Amino acid sequence: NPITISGNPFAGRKQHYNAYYSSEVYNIAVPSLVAAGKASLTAAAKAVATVPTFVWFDTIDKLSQLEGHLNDIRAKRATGEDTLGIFVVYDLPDRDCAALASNGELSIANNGVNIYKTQYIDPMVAIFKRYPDIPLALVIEPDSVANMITNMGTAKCANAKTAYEDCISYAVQKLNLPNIAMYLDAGHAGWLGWPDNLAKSGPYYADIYKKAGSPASFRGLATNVANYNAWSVSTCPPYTQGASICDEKRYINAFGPLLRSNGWDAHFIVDQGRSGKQPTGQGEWGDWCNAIGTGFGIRPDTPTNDALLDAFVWIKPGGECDGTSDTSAVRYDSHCGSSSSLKPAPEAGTWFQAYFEQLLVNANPSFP
Ligand SMILES: O=[N+]([O-])c1ccc(O[C@@H]2O[C@H](CO)[C@@H](O[C@@H]3O[C@H](CO)[C@@H](O[C@@H]4O[C@H](CO)[C@@H](O)[C@H](O)[C@H]4O)[C@H](O)[C@H]3O)[C@H](O)[C@H]2O)cc1
Ligand SMILES: [Mg+2]
Repeated sequence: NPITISGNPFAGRKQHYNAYYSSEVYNIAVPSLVAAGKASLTAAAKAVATVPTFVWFDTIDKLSQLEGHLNDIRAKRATGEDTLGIFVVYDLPDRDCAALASNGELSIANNGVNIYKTQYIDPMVAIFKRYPDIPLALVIEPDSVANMITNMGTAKCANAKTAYEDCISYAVQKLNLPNIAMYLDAGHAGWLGWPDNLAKSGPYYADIYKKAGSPASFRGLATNVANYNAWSVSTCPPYTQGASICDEKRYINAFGPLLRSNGWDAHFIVDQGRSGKQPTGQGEWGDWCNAIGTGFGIRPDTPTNDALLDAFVWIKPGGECDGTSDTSAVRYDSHCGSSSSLKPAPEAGTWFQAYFEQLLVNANPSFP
């Protein structure tokens, strides 16, 4: 029977752990550990396989896998578990405009806005409409709006502004369905938490919400996606350069009231998939690519004890790469060659075994 989400979509529900990530762990990570003489870590690795992570639809082609995930969730719900589907919408034209590692398949110059709408969003909506019985939480376009706040000095981002705004508005209006809750990406404390950036972000994000007609499904913002910040620390890490907002709890508790005063009573979800070890091994706070000294963090489905925080989540699946370290690769970004980055690293999104092992041994809470 059809679901209508009201309030926190995570309340009383269990986030779905997906077969794709589980298979990466069981079929790549576990055999690799055994082959490397690290069989002692396989029990912990198998425990990671059933932690819920978001499924990223980073190409049009990936949509062919969506119904499979939805059927898995429907089967799980049939056992009586109130399971929530968790997905990422991630295919903007000129995607990742301030970097190279995660550049996507669509380009503005090549009819990308139209293709995004008609070949990516519309088919996705059609599929979701066939599953009105499944509650869904969607993260909308990691990094996109945050780049609009801080990177108008980067030509590719400045040139993408209209397209990003058009595509995101289209997405949040078309995905405004009774069983869906949406969280638009909002960078992290080290990105938009700086006073000047936050001052701009309040009105800018609230305007996106209002200009889209204040969609009922548009629940709020997702922060720290594919980043490493703590939820809450008592001592700010050295690389946070004296920032007063040095963790995600401070960030959302500064951002929430600002959004409300601009007309949006927004809530948040915060990625903790790679935040378990604090401070991290980052030399600079802006070193975002395959950061060393990180660990799996606060588990999804943990009570948040913060009225603004709907849930702790693992949005970036730990072990999937942020970007290649191969300097000859088309998508090579120098941030992935930094002293803060684990190397050698494969292409963004592909399995990075050494990184998975780093996260595993540094996990906090630890795995058995
Ligand atoms: O002392 N002060 O007063 C002061 C004031 C202002 C300062 O300036 C701020 O400095 C910050 C860095 O500290 C910058 O934040 C970085 O911005 C990058 C984009 O430009 C982000 O990169 C993205 O990261 C994503 C994953 O998170 C990747 O998926 C994606 O591919 C990748 O592109 C980094 O995370 C993020 O940490 C701010 O813009 C900048 O405004 C600095 C000091
Ligand atoms: Mg990325």
